[in-house]
Amino acid sequence: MAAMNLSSSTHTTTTTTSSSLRLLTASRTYTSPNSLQCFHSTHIKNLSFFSFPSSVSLKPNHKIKTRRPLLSLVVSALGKLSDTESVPVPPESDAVSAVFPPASGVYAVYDKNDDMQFVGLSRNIQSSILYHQKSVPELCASIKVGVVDNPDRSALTQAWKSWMEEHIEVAGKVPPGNETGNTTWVRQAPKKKADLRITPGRNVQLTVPLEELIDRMVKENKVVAFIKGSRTAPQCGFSQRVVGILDSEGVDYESVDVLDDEHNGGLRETLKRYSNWPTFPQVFVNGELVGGCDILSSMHENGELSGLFKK
Ligand SMILES: N[C@@H](CCC(=O)N[C@@H](CS)C(=O)NCC(=O)O)C(=O)O
Ligand code: FES
Repeated sequence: MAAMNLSSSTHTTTTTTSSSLRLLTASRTYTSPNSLQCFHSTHIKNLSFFSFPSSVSLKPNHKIKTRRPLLSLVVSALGKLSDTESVPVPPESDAVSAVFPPASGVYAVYDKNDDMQFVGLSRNIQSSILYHQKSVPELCASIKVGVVDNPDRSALTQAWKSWMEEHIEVAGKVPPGNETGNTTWVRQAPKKKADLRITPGRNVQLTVPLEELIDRMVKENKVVAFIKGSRTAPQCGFSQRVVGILDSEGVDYESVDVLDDEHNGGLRETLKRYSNWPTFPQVFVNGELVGGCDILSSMHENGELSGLFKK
């Protein structure tokens, strides 16, 4: 317990289910950018004394259903940690995808000595496990999975807390990967590229029609996301969600800010005509419009998006 500094007076104690464990909330780890303008700017409170996996991201207020049936072997609904069977992690990533579901829930990772290393929560357990298997294969011998149906953030957090509390009751300490400051299990944020601009500035006259520039842009770049705001500071929850998805997929993509009238004047309306799609974000892959936030979210959750990026 030494690494868990529980004495901070600036935080509020919300759970005291065990004398040895106090889970505290603070709006420190996951907060949406202050610049968000719409109702979609969810302000999320968090457990501050443990490392959450970075795969948990902000999400607009709609439920996405997976389109494909789950073919995976591990589909156990959330139960007690001690009642959940651990499943060996296959060495090949294809086998991992076949075994673990692209579902939401919690997972506990054990090393080859059966010592718990990390408890994570994820909107896509399969993608999180693939990431851990790639980054720390030596620590991922087996995994317990608890699927949370219709998860909202509080259901996921509650599930994570229940497994964490159960583990601490028995072990008397948090798993090493969840100790404050341990970044082994957290996805490193990739360095953000600059957004693409159609012109160097308002004072430069275009010599070719905007449609043609859009056409070139989406055909010359494999993945282009037209968003509201920049990729580092999206100005709308829908765009923020899509940036989060593309980042978590680890795909190399270009972004264009349709609200940037200085460099992209006229883009917002011209693009709607070009793509015949009335809203933003708009994501193009290999020159074709794939969709906006709803479609990207759904394809991310059912695993289709990673397949598309490989093409
Ligand atoms: N359901 C849409 C949500 C996106 C949306 O409704 N966008 C609106 C508000 S940000 C929009 O772009 N409206 C047109 C505009 O602002 O020009 C999606 O899946 O992408
Ligand atoms: S919902 Fe208002 S800018 Fe996106």
